[in-house]
Amino acid sequence: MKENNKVLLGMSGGTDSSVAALLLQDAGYKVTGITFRFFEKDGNTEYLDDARDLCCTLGIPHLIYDARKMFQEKIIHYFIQEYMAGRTPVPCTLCNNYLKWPLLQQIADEKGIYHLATGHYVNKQKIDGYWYITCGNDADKDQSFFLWGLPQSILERMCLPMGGLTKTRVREIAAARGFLKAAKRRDSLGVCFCPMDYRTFLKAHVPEGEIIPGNFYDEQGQKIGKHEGYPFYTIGQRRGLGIHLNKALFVKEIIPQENKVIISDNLHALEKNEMYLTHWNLINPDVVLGHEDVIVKIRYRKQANRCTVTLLDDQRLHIQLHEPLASIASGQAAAFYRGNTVLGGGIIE
Ligand SMILES: Nc1ncnc2c1ncn2[C@@H]1O[C@H](COP(=O)(O)OP(=O)(O)OP(=O)(O)O)[C@@H](O)[C@H]1O
Repeated sequence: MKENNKVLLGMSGGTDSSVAALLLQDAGYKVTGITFRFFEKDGNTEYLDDARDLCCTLGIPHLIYDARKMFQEKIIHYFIQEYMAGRTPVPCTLCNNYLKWPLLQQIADEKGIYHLATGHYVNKQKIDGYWYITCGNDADKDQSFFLWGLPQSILERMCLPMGGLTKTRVREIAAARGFLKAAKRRDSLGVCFCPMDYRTFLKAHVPEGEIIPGNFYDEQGQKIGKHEGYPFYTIGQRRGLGIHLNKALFVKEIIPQENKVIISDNLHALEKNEMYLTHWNLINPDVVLGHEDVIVKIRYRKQANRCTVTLLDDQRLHIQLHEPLASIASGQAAAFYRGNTVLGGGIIE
């Protein structure tokens, strides 16, 4: 599609996308807001009214797109299945890479709108002919970790008005422009469809009898306590095990077929020097494969390991970690960085 000054903005009704609408309009874009109906807790649709009201105040069109069935199949079903398989799912990464941004692109194409925008705290940069996501300026809000899977066709059309701002500044802008509800709204916490403990969500959504209590074992195979069912535990988990020995204990391994959870008292026993990725995306493989200066992150915050990435004959990526890394769980995402630039990522096997 040819570039024009139209932009389709994903609007959740929250602070960031509301301020994004203001800033895009200030910058001279013809903004259309769109709110996806992904998941509505207890049928609450207040967010739709908030987004519609804001668009009305700004005098811009507002669209609503019902993606609940898609979200149920691609995200919620996957989320439950992953825990039931003893893995650790990454619903926000999948939603962004496979649902939210592709839907924005699809609907923008239908409407003849070139630019695609959200209130994500990230920037983008073109290097050697390739577009990359780079970290947002507000280190506490940076969301680059979730966006490694986007293709060039989306990256080149992205507008990211939050990238250079801090959340504090964004709230100030909302308040100064009279959008008090948006200014005061609390930050969303965790996964949108289960902001509470995911165990409560699983209990409510998995048919009775499918999650059954079992035993914790130590590394020598001795029973050391009872657990409530393997899907309620994740690799590296330390709290909430319900075993009271006078030392810290960690979940080392989950064996779904036997409903066993293996516990270790030694964090080093959870360390690994390598991992394998499937469903990966590398923006420019030439600047990742075989290089010594690639950083891999498997957590949103506070972790960054150097690694060497190799493509195997079976099309998986092999990640050789230069320093050992603890608590690598299958199903989690791994994102590659050089400095602030996201080079790609994948799903840990
Ligand atoms: N239901 C939705 N419909 C359309 N776009 C959405 C929706 N939910 C999120 N987005 C877009 O994705 C961005 C990032 O989503 P996330 O849930 O991480 O946001 P957030 O930090 O809570 O932002 P906000 O303050 O805008 O709600 C949002 O700023 C918004 O542009």
